[in-house]
This record gives sequence, structure tokens and C-alpha cells, in this order.
Amino acid sequence: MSAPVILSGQVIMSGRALFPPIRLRLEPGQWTALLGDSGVGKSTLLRLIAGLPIGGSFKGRVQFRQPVALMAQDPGLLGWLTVRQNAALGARLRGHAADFTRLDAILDRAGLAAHAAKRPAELSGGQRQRVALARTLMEDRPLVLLDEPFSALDVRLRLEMQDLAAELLRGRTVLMVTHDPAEAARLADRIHVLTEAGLSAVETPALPIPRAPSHPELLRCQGALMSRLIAGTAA
Ligand SMILES: Nc1ncnc2c1ncn2[C@@H]1O[C@H](COP(=O)(O)OP(=O)(O)OP(=O)(O)O)[C@@H](O)[C@H]1O
Repeated sequence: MSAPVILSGQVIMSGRALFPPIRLRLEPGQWTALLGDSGVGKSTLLRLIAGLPIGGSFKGRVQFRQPVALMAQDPGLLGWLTVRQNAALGARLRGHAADFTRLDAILDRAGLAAHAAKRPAELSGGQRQRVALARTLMEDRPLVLLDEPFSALDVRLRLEMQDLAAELLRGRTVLMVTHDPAEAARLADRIHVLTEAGLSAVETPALPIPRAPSHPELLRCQGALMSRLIAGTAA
């Protein structure tokens, strides 16, 4: 089993610390969900773990960083490529042939088979988000960072895409930023809430992932998480 990814330190934006020094530990092979107020610094943490620049400065370090696949909030699709070409972009950028059997199976599962030859401008927001998800699932990386990956999807599709991601990312170390307590309670082995006061953990249900959306244990976790989020820094 590989080592955990550990981010420790704090972020300074425009001369102000977003939060006190934190220690975020991603257990190998597990899903970690990160929730918190808008603007508190969640996407910035993903960028730091991915080794990307941030707008401010970071006083700290990221240990045991691994090859990473990042699905950012912005789908970042290339307008001149088709859905199929966008989903296969990672392999193409690395100069490899994509696994087209896997690609077409993922596009099918993501409900995109009928749109495979379309350009991004011809898609809805939710369809574009699913292309970005398909592209991320095509990457064969041990560490996967997902920034609100299902936020543009309707309830049914959201559950289906959660199931698909849980299945295809099994065994990977995943950090998912989300504003949806139900999503975190359904998918995560570990849940953290980030506020201006720092990072705190919320207990997760002892049930296999993905969890049934209406299971009482999941609803209990969801309720505890909502209370924590509503309390904010007062928690
Ligand atoms: N490039 C940048 N330059 C200056 N400030 C930035 C930059 N990027 C982000 N910030 C600021 O840093 C803070 C954290 O931003 P970040 O995107 O990490 O928040 P977030 O928790 O992911 O928010 P949301 O839930 O709204 O996506 C915000 O106050 C934002 O305005």
C-alpha cells in the first residue's frame, strides 16, 4: 500500500491567512471529502496537492505527492475537439494511443455515446461536466482530485455518475471537494470540513461505498454534516 498524501501548512491570499495551519491527510486507496464555505480555500488545496500555482503563497509542504488526475470546477474542454477526443485528451497529450474500448465504455456509462462526435459548444452544462469526468476517469493515476464533480447534474444522473466514479476509482486515493453533504456521506471514507477556524473531521457511516442514499446511517451523517456546515466557524 502506498503512503498517505499529507498537506500541512496554511495559505496566504492578499496578505491574509485563509485559515490557521492545517494538516490534511489522504489515506491511500480511500475517498476523502472536503466541504466548507465558498471561498474558504478548498480548490486552492486541490491545486497545491496537484502541484499547480495558486494566487497567493503557501507556507507548508505536501508530502508523498503522486501522479495526479485533477478534475477542476471548469470542465476545461477544448472547443475544437469532439467529446470523444476531449475525453481521450490525456493519452494524446502524453503521445500514447488511448484505450478506445475503455473510452467508449465510459462514454456509454456517462450517457455520452450519442454525443461522442459533438463539440463542447453543442452540449449542456451537465453534459460538459460529464465529459470532464470521463476524461478524468480515463486517466490511470493513483491520486485523483475532484472539484465539485457532480454539481451540474440532476439527481438521477448524479447518483449514476457517483456510482461510476466509485467503481472506476476503487483503490485510488481520491480527494473530492463538494458542497453536497449527501454526496460526501454517500461516497467518502473520511469527511473534513474546512472553515476559517481550520479543519475538522465528521464521522462517516461504517457501510460500503457507494452507500444507499436513503440508508438511516447515511442520513444521520448528512444531518451531522449539515449542522457543522451551518454552524461554520462557530463549530
Ligand atoms: N488567483 C487568485 N488570486 C487571488 N485570490 C485568489 C485566487 N484564487 C483564489 N483566490 C481567493 O482565495 C480564496 C479561496 O479560493 P478557493 O477557490 O480555493 O475557494 P473555495 O473554497 O474552493 O470556494 P468555492 O466553494 O466557492 O469554489 C478566495 O477568497 C478567492 O477569492
